[in-house]
Amino acid sequence: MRIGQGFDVHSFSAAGEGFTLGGVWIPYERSLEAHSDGDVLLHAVTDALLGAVGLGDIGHHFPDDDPRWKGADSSELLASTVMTAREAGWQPVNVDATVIAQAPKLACYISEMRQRTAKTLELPAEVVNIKATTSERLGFTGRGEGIAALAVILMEPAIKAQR
Ligand SMILES: Nc1ccn([C@@H]2O[C@H](COP(=O)(O)O)[C@@H](O)[C@H]2O)c(=O)n1
Ligand SMILES: C[C@@]1(CO)OP(=O)(O)OP(=O)(O)OC[C@H]1O
Repeated sequence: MRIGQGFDVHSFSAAGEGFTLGGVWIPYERSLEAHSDGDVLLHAVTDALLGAVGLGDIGHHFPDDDPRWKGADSSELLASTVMTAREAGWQPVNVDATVIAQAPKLACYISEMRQRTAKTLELPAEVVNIKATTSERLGFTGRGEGIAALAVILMEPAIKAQR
């Protein structure tokens, strides 16, 4: 078995209509600044996966100065990373992740985020846990300047495809 952890932060823009989190569109008065779609949760999960397999980080595989990833769908980046991990001989077992955001309230989106993220990881939703917390108004997340996400993933040897 292998374990990996990931962490990511994206800052809020001054104005906007919302942002994507765990593959789900969250309507809000601000957007997240990023080269890709800015899905901070999926970036943390992608980094956890790469860390478990010993393959560096998301910026190494999808550089933020590469026009191919401008506005990229982070679900596709994660799906591609799952494939890379399988080729390296590893597949996900379970994920636990935490989103740190003072606002908006995320509770009503968690179930859909869980299902979408699990589908991308080719896992049942039951083994993909997603939590949200504020930082009690402390620090950059507490001031509403951005969102942070943490993820931990367990990996097992990949089952070889039957011929
Ligand atoms: N952006 C957020 C933050 C938190 N929640 C939910 O509220 C609960 C209490 O948050 P605390 O920071 O006071 O511990 C938390 O457990 C989440 O269920 C949320 O929905 N959206
Ligand atoms: C996803 C990538 C690539 O588009 O860019 P961002 O969306 O800026 O995200 P970040 O977590 O800062 O870095 C990883 C990237 O290289």
